[in-house]
Amino acid sequence: MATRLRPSNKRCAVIGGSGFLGRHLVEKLLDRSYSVSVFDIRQSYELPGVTFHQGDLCDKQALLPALKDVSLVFHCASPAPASDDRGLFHKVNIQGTRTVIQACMEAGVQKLVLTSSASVVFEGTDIKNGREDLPYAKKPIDYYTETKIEQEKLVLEACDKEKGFLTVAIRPHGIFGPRDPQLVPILVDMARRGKMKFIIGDGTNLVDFTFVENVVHGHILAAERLRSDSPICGKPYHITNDEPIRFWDFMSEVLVGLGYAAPRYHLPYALVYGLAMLLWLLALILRPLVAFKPTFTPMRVALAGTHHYYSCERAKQDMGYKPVVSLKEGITRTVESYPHLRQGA
Ligand SMILES: NC(=O)c1ccc[n+]([C@@H]2O[C@H](COP(=O)([O-])OP(=O)(O)OC[C@H]3O[C@@H](n4cnc5c(N)ncnc54)[C@H](O)[C@@H]3O)[C@@H](O)[C@H]2O)c1
Ligand SMILES: CC(C)=CCC[C@@H](C)[C@H]1CC[C@H]2C3=C(CC[C@]12C)[C@@]1(C)CC[C@H](O)[C@@H](C(=O)O)[C@@H]1CC3
Repeated sequence: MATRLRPSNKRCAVIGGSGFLGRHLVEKLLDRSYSVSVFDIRQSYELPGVTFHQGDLCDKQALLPALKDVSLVFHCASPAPASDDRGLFHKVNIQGTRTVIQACMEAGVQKLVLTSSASVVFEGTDIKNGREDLPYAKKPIDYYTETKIEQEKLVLEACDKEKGFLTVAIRPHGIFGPRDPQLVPILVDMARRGKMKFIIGDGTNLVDFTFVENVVHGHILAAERLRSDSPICGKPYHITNDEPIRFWDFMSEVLVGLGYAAPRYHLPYALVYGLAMLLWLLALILRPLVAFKPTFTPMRVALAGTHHYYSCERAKQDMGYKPVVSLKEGITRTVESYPHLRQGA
């Protein structure tokens, strides 16, 4: 029996849909009666009603079948920030995003929602209640951020009402939640290796951590409000929990929740950042001989030791955004979702 086609505005594709954010987004879209196709370089799950297309987003011929009869595309694919692979970041986040835009236009896609990052304006100095009109980082701390800046520019510049191709960029910050592959697992690995005894700096720096369901909510709000008469066309939007928290309090809550000790002793921020820079340089010089990845990268130290939280006022104003899960509930649900990461597990 022919599958009943949903109205075109309910047919979407999620590029990067096998990932942490992507899968949560796919699940919520299905709940909201979208028909969903996933395009990803790997298939990490099966879901009734989801059509999987496996391929590299840098390959337009591989991408096009996933965009057939689709009016809305979410682009939330990126190499993992921890890969620190400059060439891969450029290939996927810059060249690959050009390919995504071309493929969307060829396939007649009407809306493209990009998952950008609040870190596109972060240069390692304090940002308190930062608004979207802050300038892009002139000296991004890492290659990942460098390419996320270019990626966001490409997508927002591609917004063209005359051609009926509308784009918007969502800037989450510090996404956490069940199935997160990089925040909690890396934190626990560091704790298990005895590297979480120290607080970097005085421990008072406030930051945003955003529960994944709030990020999904922000993406779908943007997609459903993206119309030619909407103020959001071609603009970036911060999506956070709107509850800045001390970075080290968040770390401690997660660690203690999983049965590990909270960091106790303070180390001067400048000392740790200087050591991280030296280690990064050493790793770069020795790369042809030996591959090692310092745990405390300059970006991680900067994130751990400075204020970086962002205003969601524009998203509240233009999209009616407000978080659907509180930080406290998000932390509880996240800790409960990782029994295998508990101390002694
Ligand atoms: N996790 C965070 O804290 C955070 C915060 C802000 C923004 N973001 C952004 O959110 C998006 C999703 O991040 P995530 O945490 O879910 O990461 P993730 O690594 O879990 O998911 C990324 C997905 O992209 C896919 N992918 C990578 N390269 C690809 C390619 N060449 N072709 C096709 N698919 C490819 C991966 O297979 C993976 O499934 C990314 O764009 C990231 O920059 C993440
Ligand atoms: C230094 C320390 C105590 C590390 C343990 C936790 C970190 C692994 C973790 C804390 C903040 C996280 C973070 C990201 C990656 C993992 C952390 C460094 C991002 C850099 C991932 C990519 C996003 O685009 C960034 C964003 O702007 O949201 C994240 C910022 C926070």
